[in-house]
Amino acid sequence: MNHDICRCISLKADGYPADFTFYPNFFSHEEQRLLLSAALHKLDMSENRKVRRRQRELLASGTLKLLNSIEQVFLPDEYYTFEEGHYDNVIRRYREIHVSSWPDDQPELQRLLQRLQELHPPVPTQTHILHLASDGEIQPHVDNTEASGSWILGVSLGSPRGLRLENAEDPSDTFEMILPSGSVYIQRDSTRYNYKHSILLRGDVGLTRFNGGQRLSIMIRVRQNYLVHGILG
Ligand SMILES: O=C(O)CCC(=O)C(=O)O
Ligand SMILES: [Fe+2]
Repeated sequence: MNHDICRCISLKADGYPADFTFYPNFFSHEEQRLLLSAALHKLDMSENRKVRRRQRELLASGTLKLLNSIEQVFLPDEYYTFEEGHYDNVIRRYREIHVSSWPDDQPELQRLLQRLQELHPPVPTQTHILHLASDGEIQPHVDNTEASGSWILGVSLGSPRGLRLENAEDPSDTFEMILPSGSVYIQRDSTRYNYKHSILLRGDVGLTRFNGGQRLSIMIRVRQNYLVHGILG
C-alpha cells in the first residue's frame, strides 16, 4: 500500500521525487534499539549532573514499563533538557549534538554504521544527532548550502512522523510521506537544493495518522569543502 501523497509534477517509478531515495525498513527492531540507545547516550553525556542523576534514579527505580516498542527506549520527556528554539529557529523542542566518533568497542554498532556508509559515496562526512521532544517539530527549510554539500542522509528512530517536501519556488508542488522508525532517506541535488523539508508533528498521510511522540534522527551530510581537501591533499 502506498501512503505517500504527492501533488508534485514528477515522481520516479518508485513513487518518490527525483533525487530522493527511501529505504523503509533499513534497520531491524534490534538494530534500531542499539542505534537509538547509542545516540541517546551521546546526548545524555552532555546533560548536566542533576538531569543525569534523575535519569539514573528513574532507571534504578524499576518503574519504567518494559515494553518492546522502540518508543520505550526513550525516557519520558521531562528527563531530557529540550531547547525551545528561538523565533528564527526552524527547530522547536529538541536536543542535538555533533558526533565526531562512536564507541569503537561495540562491533555490532560499528557494523550498522558501516552499512549506512555503504549507502553514500566514500567522502568525508559530518554526523549530527537530533532528538525531538514529543511535541517537537521542524519547520520548512533548506539546509545551509555553505555548511554542507549536495546530499543529506537521515535515519529515523522512534515515533513515526511526517516528512514534507515543498518546492521553494512553487508552494503548490509538495510531497508528504511517513518516516517510520528504522527507515533511511537521502535527499540530494534537486530535492536538497530546490525543496524545503519539514518534520511534521501530527497529521495524516494517506490512511496513516501520526501524532507527535519522541523521534531521534541521525543526520549524515557530505562536507562542503571535501573536494578542496581532495584536490589540495
Ligand atoms: O530529522 C530529520 O529527518 C531532518 C533534520 C533536519 O532537517 C536538519 O537537521 O536540518
Ligand atoms: Fe534540514
